[in-house]
Amino acid sequence: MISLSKVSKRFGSTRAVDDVSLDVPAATIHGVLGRSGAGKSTLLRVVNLLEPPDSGTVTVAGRDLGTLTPAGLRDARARIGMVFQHFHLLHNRTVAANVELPLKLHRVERGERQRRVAELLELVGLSDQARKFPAQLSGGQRQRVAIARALALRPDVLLSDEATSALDPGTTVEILDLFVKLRDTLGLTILLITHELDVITRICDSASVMRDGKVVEHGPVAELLATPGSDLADQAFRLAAPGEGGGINVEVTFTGSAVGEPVLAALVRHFDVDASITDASVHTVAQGTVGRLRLRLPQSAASEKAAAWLSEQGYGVRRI
Ligand SMILES: Nc1ncnc2c1ncn2[C@@H]1O[C@H](COP(=O)(O)OP(=O)(O)OP(=O)(O)O)[C@@H](O)[C@H]1O
Repeated sequence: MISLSKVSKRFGSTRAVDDVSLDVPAATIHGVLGRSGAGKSTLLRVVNLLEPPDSGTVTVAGRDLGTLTPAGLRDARARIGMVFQHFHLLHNRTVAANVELPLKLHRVERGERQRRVAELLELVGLSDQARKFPAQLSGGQRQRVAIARALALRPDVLLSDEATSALDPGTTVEILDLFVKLRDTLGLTILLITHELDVITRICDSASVMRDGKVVEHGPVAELLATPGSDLADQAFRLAAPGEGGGINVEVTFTGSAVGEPVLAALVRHFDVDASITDASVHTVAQGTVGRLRLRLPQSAASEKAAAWLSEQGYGVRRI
């Protein structure tokens, strides 16, 4: 649904987006994680051509945005909804009027506008707030209005620029759950940028990690978390360094049904090694459960064999 191929964008000597290729299938949520200045906002602005790339192609819903006429581009942009951290609502208009605005600008007939606004407010759970003004709403409600407005023209794609960064944790979860509902009920494709790892692990089907304009890794979230050495996994698990004490320190990553397996008992049984856990953590993401365990094994040939055996059993094993 969204496809970027070798996209670059510079500002002077800054490579804000550097040779990025990315595919987001229809009806999935893709999250781009990165620190401030990594290039996330520029990437998002490139996708709706608010910022034309210096090179590379951007395809949304089968249309190569770089080849469109100005009229074609306006039409394509209307099919891309966008929500922002600070909502960008018109404060002197009611909730209903804010949602109606894109429909008015696109000269949709009055009866149809009213039907559509009612439908959208119902979708985001704000039917009873239609006559209020943004100032009378909570942050989460304002973001719902902004989402309803972004969906007014029935876009294929929703772009979210840190939509939950200004919200408290409970409200963040409500908005993220709404994104999931939109993916599942409307088949909407959502590309979101965030600096919050929890946003990625809670709702994203796939993710990219950006650093200095580059995508340093990307893939299904559960797969990234299960990959030893993955940047996303290291951020998610944040396990303590093994510290002094000698021996062989290994990090074991396991997924799916392996999470519940008595791996330590198996090590003792097969190799007669005393393994001690130095740290461990389990993450439940949209696609399943991924766990990580740091073990200290005695310095011995049996321990070497035990580590190799774990690897053969399909666990991700890394020396640390
Ligand atoms: N219009 C611009 N003119 C000059 N430099 C820019 C412009 N927009 C972005 N940059 C630079 O490009 C780099 C990437 O910025 P960008 O805003 O895309 O990062 P970001 O990951 O979204 O950061 P943040 O989370 O702080 O918004 C930064 O070094 C930034 O200073």
